[in-house]
Amino acid sequence: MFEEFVLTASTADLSEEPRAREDADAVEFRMDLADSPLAQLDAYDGELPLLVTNRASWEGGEADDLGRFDALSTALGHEAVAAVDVELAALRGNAPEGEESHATALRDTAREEGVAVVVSVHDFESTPEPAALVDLLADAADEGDVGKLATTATAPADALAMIEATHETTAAGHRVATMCMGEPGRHTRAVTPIYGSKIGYAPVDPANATAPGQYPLATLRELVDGLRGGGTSE
Ligand SMILES: O=C1C[C@@](O)(C(=O)O)C[C@@H](O)[C@@H]1O
Repeated sequence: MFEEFVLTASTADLSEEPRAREDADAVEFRMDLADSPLAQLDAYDGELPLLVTNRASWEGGEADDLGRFDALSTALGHEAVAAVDVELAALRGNAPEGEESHATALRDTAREEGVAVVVSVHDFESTPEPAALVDLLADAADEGDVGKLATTATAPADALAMIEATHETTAAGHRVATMCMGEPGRHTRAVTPIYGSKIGYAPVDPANATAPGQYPLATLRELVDGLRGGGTSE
């Protein structure tokens, strides 16, 4: 997974999966935002593979204790689960007590189960300089199968920095997924795949976006595919 671009439909409700099939390649299941996530997984009989995310509250999510790792670990046993998201700060020990050992154990289990590991970094305030973005992406990519970085763009230069960092890290052989949150960076969601970004996120229901600035799912599919080819002349 993630050798080619994967468009994930982000949701806290797996019963939305049939609506996502036409446009998405996978579903990101936001367990931290879901009611009874493990029961939903047990009942899941959809077609799309799942990327499971149980975002910690210290990284902008709603999972607020180490129990999130138990839930993720149980999730890894489900056949439909093809990938798991783990925060870089947890793997690198820059997170609350206990996170590092739980995160590395979860990564080991994922590897045993053949589940891909997406190592993520979020900045809900700003977009650092390109060199700092490159370092973060290289670190994240080194810790898993894909390094994912979502920062907040407050000006067009932030979007350019993310595009540049995507290009540079991809050219250096890292597998990355990148996007800017916020209005000035919205177009990066359509454009960074051209420079190598391997994962896109969009809500099935635009009313339930999981980050600021996301496009509706069908829109992002059309933009990504349209920009990558399918034109009428060479
Ligand atoms: O990390 C990401 C990326 C994201 O924050 C976005 O900006 O689209 C959306 C989240 O659901 C996902 O876990």
